[in-house]
Amino acid sequence: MPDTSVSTPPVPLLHLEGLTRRFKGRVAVDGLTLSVRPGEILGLLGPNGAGKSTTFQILAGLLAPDSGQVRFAGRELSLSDPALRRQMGIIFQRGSLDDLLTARENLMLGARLYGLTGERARERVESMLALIGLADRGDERVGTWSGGMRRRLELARALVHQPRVVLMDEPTQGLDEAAFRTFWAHLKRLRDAEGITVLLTTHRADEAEVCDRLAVLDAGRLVACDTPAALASRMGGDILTVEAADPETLAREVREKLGVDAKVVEGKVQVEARQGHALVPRLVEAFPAGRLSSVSLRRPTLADVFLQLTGRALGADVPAAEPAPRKRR
Ligand SMILES: Nc1ncnc2c1ncn2[C@@H]1O[C@H](COP(=O)(O)OP(=O)(O)OP(=O)(O)O)[C@@H](O)[C@H]1O
Repeated sequence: MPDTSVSTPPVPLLHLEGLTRRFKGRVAVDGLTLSVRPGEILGLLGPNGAGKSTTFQILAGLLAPDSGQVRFAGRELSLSDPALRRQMGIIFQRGSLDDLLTARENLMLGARLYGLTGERARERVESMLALIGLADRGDERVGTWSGGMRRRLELARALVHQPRVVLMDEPTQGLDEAAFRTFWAHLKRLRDAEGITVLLTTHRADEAEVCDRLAVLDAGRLVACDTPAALASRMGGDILTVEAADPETLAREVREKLGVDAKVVEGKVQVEARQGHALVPRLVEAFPAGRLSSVSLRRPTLADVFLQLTGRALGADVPAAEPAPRKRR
């Protein structure tokens, strides 16, 4: 018999459909439709004001949308559905550990809040401490801990009750490079060990690079959703960056003399070029010695992709959204 089976895509664990939220008539989240697949780490990427935290708060049950809905494993997620909420772990942007408690006590408190008791709670606390590499520090009060250790403990606490999905709002904000790398190594290890699905918000390009997929938000709207590699491949080639005392004038002259699209980004002249290495000698020859302070060539990052998609730098704030048009009476 011929094989008539058809492969169906996995049912999304979380599905947002037309989510919209306004504040005093201004749109913060604008018709957001998005699916999170089981087992993936999906990043909501956008600058300050893009609508990431508003989306997070709706998912965390802290805010009701004006319209649209969220489905969790096929069921509509309401603000007051404790059974579904128990399947979620949440890490807020501002840490919520108790400084006066030890690491072990913080985890036990998290376990108890979700109804775990006795040996089961103790087992989960110990296994979480081991998974974040802090088993030997469990009896220390966390008030004196570094930001990186605290974030790892928050991660363990969000997972102690064995949720299926973990929501994280800017989980590595303020962490230095080393603490950021350690946090992510533990996150990926926990994801594999616990089989969780992760939805996080970020405005860090380095964090975006390590997500499985990215939903790029700008002014409350979804502008792209794909893997970091697929998004980066949308860029034409290399990024050539030129520093000079007069970037605006230089950008105009580069356009005129070399016929390439040069623009000023954060005070530097930037050119996207397929054959960046061939452009460097042309550029250096076209301008007299001393005019260019530095010339560098690199592969595009997700910050460049964001700029191309939105015309805005990832580090810039999104201007307050336009007020929603008034309805005709
Ligand atoms: N409680 C509120 N009242 C009024 N406006 C709000 C409120 N919360 C968010 N906004 C507005 O909604 C828009 C989206 O904000 P949101 O915090 O969701 O963005 P974000 O991408 O998370 O940025 P950030 O990283 O700064 O938190 C912004 O214009 C913001 O000023």
